[in-house]
Amino acid sequence: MRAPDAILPLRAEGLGFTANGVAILQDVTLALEAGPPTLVIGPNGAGKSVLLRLLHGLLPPSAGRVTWEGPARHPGRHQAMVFQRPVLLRRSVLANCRYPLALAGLPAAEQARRAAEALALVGLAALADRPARRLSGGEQQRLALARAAALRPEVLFLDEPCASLDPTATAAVEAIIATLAGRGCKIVMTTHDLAQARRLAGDIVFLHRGRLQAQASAARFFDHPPSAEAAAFLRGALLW
Ligand SMILES: Nc1ncnc2c1ncn2[C@@H]1O[C@H](COP(=O)(O)OP(=O)(O)OP(=O)(O)O)[C@@H](O)[C@H]1O
Repeated sequence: MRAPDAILPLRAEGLGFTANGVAILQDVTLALEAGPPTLVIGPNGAGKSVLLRLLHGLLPPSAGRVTWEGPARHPGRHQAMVFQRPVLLRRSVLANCRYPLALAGLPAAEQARRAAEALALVGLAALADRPARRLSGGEQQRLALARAAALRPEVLFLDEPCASLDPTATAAVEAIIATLAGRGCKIVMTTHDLAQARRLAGDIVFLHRGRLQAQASAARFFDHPPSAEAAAFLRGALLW
């Protein structure tokens, strides 16, 4: 059943972003529904990160708009974002996880409960007292996921969360993403890794040169690429 304060579906209408006179993203219209992860793919520079930042509200659009469903006057409280290189505080793992919960005004006992649960989810409970910045790259990314998951967002934006991770760390992060998705968190994620997109995606948003080329179910996108550009991209023949 839909939660009364749910914010999905999220809609982008005619969304555009221009910087220094250069159109980076143009006329993107799409809807993101509750359900399995949406993977945003496309060549380097296609505008994937910019799209995520616009949807999350980190960048103001130059054209068009992003709208959320429901009565939520503060959609920001229902969504979180994790970046390719997580920015961690010079504090313990646990303190990093609790920080956004404190900012959100949760009582101390609830902060402790949620942080412990999130660290257990990502396999970092035993490292709770370690300085966060001494963790390995894979551990830091898992902590960033725990910190976001502890907020229990309805939507979690992930911008290349595995870009600098080895296959083992990548598998660990993918397992966490699958668990969160299974719990009803809507994942919206960019990746350069097509095999990863096949493993995780319910649907695909394909961008090329700042334009939305296709939004399709993953099965349809990979089995019947909806455009010549999509087919070329899947063959590794679309360079930019
Ligand atoms: N805030 C900004 N101001 C100006 N230009 C920007 C800004 N953010 C991104 N760009 C430019 O917009 C283009 C698209 O960037 P974006 O990072 O969204 O691409 P991407 O598809 O995520 O690429 P990659 O796969 O290489 O990460 C790039 O040319 C980038 O340099």
